[in-house]
Amino acid sequence: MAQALKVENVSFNYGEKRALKGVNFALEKGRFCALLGPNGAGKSTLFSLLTRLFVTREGRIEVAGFDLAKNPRKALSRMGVVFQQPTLDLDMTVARNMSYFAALHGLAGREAQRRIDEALDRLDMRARAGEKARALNGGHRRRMEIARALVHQPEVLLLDEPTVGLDTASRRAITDHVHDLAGGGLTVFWATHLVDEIWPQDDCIVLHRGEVLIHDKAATVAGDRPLIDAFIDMTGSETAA
Ligand SMILES: Nc1ncnc2c1ncn2[C@@H]1O[C@H](COP(=O)(O)OP(=O)(O)OP(=O)(O)O)[C@@H](O)[C@H]1O
Repeated sequence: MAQALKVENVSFNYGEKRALKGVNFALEKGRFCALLGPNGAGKSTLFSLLTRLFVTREGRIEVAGFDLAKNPRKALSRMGVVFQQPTLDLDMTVARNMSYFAALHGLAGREAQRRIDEALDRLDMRARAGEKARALNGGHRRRMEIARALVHQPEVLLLDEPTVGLDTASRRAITDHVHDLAGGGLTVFWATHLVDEIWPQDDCIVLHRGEVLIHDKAATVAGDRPLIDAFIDMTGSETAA
């Protein structure tokens, strides 16, 4: 089975603090994989390494077959990223935010427009193209950011707790939309501490104190009980609801 993302023996320290300890996993192409961990598990640190905000000499990361350290441009061009903190320009329209981002990827003219329309359609956001980002509610802003992360047609979409701060209905809509995106050429890697964002057929990696505890189908991780019970048993977390 082709692998979209490979993380081999990756460790990372903040000074004395060991935030990731020999993390190993590989994501199958076209799957939705949740990275589930309580606060402080190391999810954001791992995302910072995957997106090259941080670098480590301990371990190796491969994106769509490209070594991130040796071939960062190619590896990063195969990746779409939605960070925990919003990164859109509130004074620009949705369309302008999208085309600005497309230009950063060397896309312009009709081809850029075609891809922008297609990405907005995938998130049900085309009707909002002319609105200023500031006029959108939190859920629609997030959907726009997800659409924007798809414009350059990445093979891996990373989302770091993308529903933080959203109300229940928006959270649900985004979770559903992003599950629909996985498949074909797109692998989704979704960091969360909320088990209700994970579906039984998803792949699931449980990260705790910088270590991978288990990587399997969510239904298998859960076993014969709700996933939240399995998660709390594994991590002792009381903040997973
Ligand atoms: N800049 C930093 N300096 C020192 N320690 C840090 C720093 N950033 C994170 N840490 C520590 O590294 C560990 C992993 O943090 P990280 O933010 O990656 O976890 P997380 O799973 O993303 O948590 P959250 O769900 O709260 O975002 C935690 O113990 C955290 O306190």
